[in-house]
Amino acid sequence: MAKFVTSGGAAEDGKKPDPTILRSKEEMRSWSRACRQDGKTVALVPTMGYLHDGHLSLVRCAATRGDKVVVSVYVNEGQFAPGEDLDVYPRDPKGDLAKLAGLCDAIFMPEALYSSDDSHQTWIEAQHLQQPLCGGSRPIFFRGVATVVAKLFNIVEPDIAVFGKKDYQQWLIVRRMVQDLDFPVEVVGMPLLREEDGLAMSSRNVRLSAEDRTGALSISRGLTKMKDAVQQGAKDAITLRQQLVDEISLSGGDVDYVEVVDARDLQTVKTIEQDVVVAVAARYGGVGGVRLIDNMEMSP
Ligand SMILES: Nc1ncnc2c1ncn2[C@@H]1O[C@H](COP(=O)(O)OP(=O)(O)OP(=O)(O)O)[C@@H](O)[C@H]1O
Ligand SMILES: CC(C)(CO)[C@@H](O)C(=O)[O-]
Ligand code: BAL
Repeated sequence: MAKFVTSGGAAEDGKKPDPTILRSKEEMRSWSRACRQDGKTVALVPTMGYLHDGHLSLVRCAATRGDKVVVSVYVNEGQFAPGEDLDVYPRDPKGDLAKLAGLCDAIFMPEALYSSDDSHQTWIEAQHLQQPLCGGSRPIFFRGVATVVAKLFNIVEPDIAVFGKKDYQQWLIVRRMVQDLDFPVEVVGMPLLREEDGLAMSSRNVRLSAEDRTGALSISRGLTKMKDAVQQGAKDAITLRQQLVDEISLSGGDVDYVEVVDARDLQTVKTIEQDVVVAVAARYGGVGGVRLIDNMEMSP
């Protein structure tokens, strides 16, 4: 079994030494267990790679919460239905390694997480939370996410796991899974980070044409207008929602959904009288184009 040196945290300049790169589940588990034996806590940041500053904000948060930070980079085929964008999902493992230098202690970059003989049969489902929003258009997305996150939790055995609230529904589902299945993991949710012009940071943004990228700014523009209106007392979710749909459609976006939902259970609300999340998914570039998601939390 491989042995790993786990002593030493951040250097004086706040940078960590070069991360250990782990390719197999066994190596990953041994590394993590060695950390724990040393009395260190382990914080995990699960990603699909092609890292941007949104991801790095999670890694920096993880470094403040755990003694040792592991970032996993794995494009999980189990959450993509046939016809979705698995084959064109952006990948840049070398660039990811460079971006993570000095920020984490280990990078888990497995070749595969499922058996090669296609025999995987066990899936985790969050019965109600997986139904609305992305559950409507990505039929196996959330069972794939919940299952791969459970696998990562079993392989890494982290004390803490950090997720972004850009994937708000995913974050709720992971929290629910941890609660329902008694995973001994603290789940932390970090705010959505945006580019300077408002576009939600996303690995998929690189696939937008210049024209579509400009059009896609309508999403954050419309969400911000809606938040301002809510702060000024607007409560009629149906009218506000329609205004946002119109703004995105006029910009060339093909709306998958725009929903005003209760922030805790994702049920659609008609009148804004509690904390809500306005969640959006829209496609730019037609069939085979880029499906973007975004959201904004709002309170009356
Ligand atoms: N703009 C962002 N702000 C904060 N967290 C983010 C942001 N984008 C992604 N994350 C978080 O990073 C983690 C890994 O996400 P992932 O690798 O799928 O990146 P992504 O940019 O969301 O990709 P895509 O948008 O193409 O699905 C998730 O917890 C996700 O919520
Ligand atoms: C959580 C996750 C790494 C599972 O594949 C993915 O859905 C993501 O990057 O948000
Ligand atoms: N961040 C979500 C990963 C996906 O779209 O499959």
